[in-house]
Amino acid sequence: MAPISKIISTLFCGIGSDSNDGRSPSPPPPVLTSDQQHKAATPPHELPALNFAAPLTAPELPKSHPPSVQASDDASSAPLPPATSPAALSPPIAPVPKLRQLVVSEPPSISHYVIPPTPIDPLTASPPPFERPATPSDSRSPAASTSSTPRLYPSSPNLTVTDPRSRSPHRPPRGHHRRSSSTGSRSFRETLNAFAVEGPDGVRSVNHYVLGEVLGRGSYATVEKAIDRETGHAYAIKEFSKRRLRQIAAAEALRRERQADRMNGRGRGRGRGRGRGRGGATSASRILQAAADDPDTAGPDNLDLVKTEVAIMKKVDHPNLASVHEVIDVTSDDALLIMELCEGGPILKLKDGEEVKPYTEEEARLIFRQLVLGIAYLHHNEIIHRDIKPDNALFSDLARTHVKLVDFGVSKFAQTPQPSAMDKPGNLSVAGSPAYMAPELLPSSKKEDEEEEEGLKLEDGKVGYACDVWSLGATLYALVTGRLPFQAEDPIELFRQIREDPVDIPSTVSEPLRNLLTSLLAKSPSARPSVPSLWSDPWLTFNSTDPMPSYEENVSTEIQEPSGEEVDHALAAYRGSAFLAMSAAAKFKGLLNAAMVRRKSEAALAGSSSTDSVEADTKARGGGVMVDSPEMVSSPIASPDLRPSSTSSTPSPSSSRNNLAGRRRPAAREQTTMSSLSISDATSRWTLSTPTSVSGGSAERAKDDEQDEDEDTEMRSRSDSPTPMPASPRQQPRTTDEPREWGGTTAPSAAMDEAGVVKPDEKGGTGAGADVWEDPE
Ligand SMILES: Nc1ncnc2c1ncn2[C@@H]1O[C@H](COP(=O)(O)OP(=O)(O)OP(=O)(O)O)[C@@H](O)[C@H]1O
Repeated sequence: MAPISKIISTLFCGIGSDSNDGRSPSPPPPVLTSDQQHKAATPPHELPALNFAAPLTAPELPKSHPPSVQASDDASSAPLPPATSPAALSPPIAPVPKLRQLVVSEPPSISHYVIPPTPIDPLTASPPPFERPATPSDSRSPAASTSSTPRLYPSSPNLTVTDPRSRSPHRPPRGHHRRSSSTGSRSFRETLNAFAVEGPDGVRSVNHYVLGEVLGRGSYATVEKAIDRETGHAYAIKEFSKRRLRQIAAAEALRRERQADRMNGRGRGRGRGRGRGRGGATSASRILQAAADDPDTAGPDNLDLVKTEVAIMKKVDHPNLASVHEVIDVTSDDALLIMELCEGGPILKLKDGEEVKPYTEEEARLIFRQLVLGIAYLHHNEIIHRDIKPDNALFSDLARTHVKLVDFGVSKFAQTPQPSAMDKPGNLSVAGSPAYMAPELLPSSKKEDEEEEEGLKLEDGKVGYACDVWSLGATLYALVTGRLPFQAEDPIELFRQIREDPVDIPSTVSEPLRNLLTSLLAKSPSARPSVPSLWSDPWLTFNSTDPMPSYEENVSTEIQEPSGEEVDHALAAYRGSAFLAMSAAAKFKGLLNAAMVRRKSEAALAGSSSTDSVEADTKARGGGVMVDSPEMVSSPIASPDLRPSSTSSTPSPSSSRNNLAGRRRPAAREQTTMSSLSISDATSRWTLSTPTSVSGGSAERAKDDEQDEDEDTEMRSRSDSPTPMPASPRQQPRTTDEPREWGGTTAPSAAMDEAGVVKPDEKGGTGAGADVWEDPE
């Protein structure tokens, strides 16, 4: 696969073997910063040397950047490294796609407002994203403050605000400045139909994207490199497993139900063996399995995680946040997000219990500043990341200088939804990775008043910003020490340590950094600094000799909270197009077996031995297919396997009904049908050669979608059908040579226990983003 990827890349993209092997680049020798005290030491193990060109953060600065925020003289005189120039970093604008699939183009979703300057008091211009109880340091003005981590927003003489009347009462005033977008146009494409193929040479592609190496795996998604064969541009393609998301959503629903039961005094006295009996483990497993298998059983919010991620990513526009290029909804089971590629990989690869060579303080500072810039932008726009960790902070360039945050999977806009009455500390639905998780989010055996006394109690609606600050602190700690701030194999012990133990900062750490780490990792959220207040942090600014870029410029691109409709439509999951796609897939995957079976049933019912051709049956089902892609014509997938299938010999009652009713699809649809297979469908077509595997997955999903369109009610009750539907490929045991897997979370048993608790240690113990935890009983 790897050599073929290289050949493909060379052929289509003009990218040399070096670029294809993006994970092990040979970076140029580091150029050290101006200050001799901060000379970079040997770069850490496994990490190519950073290019420490002094103006590392300069690429984010627009040309018109005010002198007050320029880097030091030394730095500003140094030329920008070519790899980090804004032009080099901006993804090129994709050409108009060929009319090969249905494509809906949306206009840019980011609005830029130009507001007439209105001088205001800088101290009130941009209130902190969360209001903390007053502390002694708050009483000082920021200018006069000598605190190492000032508590107030930096003064901003140029700040202007919107007309307060136009503001939602729930949203604080914000500054509006034009900032040139590093990501260029924020327009993106939503592709309703798609096809995936795998050639005999093993090269897979989705639409015009040729897939390459796996870049990473998360809790519910796999990320692979993809080359646009039309433009040669490289992207990262994130394939979500909706099935996994449904499991997470169902587990969360169960957890909340149990919590409510406990609060109402129910659910106690069931005896030992939690979850036994009615509503217990057995039924929990059933519910989770059902949720995973059937999109309709898990309730209306079952895909909220991915939809929210997509909706947010479509809207953000910041040089330190990875942007979205295209969204493709391939099948009812998978969705694809085409993202900006971050070729340099994670800023630190650190597994639980491991220790790696740390960055020098100066290296860490240059990286951390960029995280702060990205998070400040999110917080300013009332978005909480909630899963900040080194795995989600990637170098976008091979020179490993420019950092971008990915994975907004657990981001939520700060004020929606409001935490429910049950969302008290320790009972919150916890998203993020345990090792980087703030103490107030973790389960505790302590009573509420004890927590209040310790400052660990959260105020409603003000949960997340300080949680991000903690995660930033844990990430910084990992960068400069090469290990996690708290480590334990047992998650409960890990939680205890995070909540109670003081963080152990090595004596080698400089005083300013120690101060910063101590404040970021303060147990009480109210004692942590706000992100904007970091603008004047001595360590981050190298004692003010290397100031942060202007805060106002950094947050100048205003984004609006995605509406419910935008979240709903984040993925173009239209039943109609799903039907069209699936009926095409049916043809190409030998699904005419089902038609043959139905024909027999029909004949039996009619008392005749019909010998109608398969094609006639296909037409009757409205399965006309136009193949206009050379790939599809030449692909083996376009040669249907018509062998009878053992599992398809049992007709679906509903599909028989459809056929008996003589339904036809509208002619227009027949004209526009495209072939559509998911990556895994295409792959399984070649790796699972048994008739069962050929007929099981998309066949049934195609039938499901057909039913969905016309008989949603019947669809929902199909699990009660006396004749069970054949299992989809995802339900069937995977063959050993099946190339795809889902981050170790394919089955509910792997992801969560019978009580519906998602296990913490799915990714080496530290990465379980978006997982749901249950407080210990
Ligand atoms: N744009 C990108 N470019 C390069 N690699 C990426 C990109 N996005 C993600 N990755 C890699 O893929 C991995 C998994 O991606 P991601 O974190 O988005 O998945 P996830 O399922 O949301 O993970 P999590 O479990 O943290 O929620 C990342 O840790 C990273 O190494």
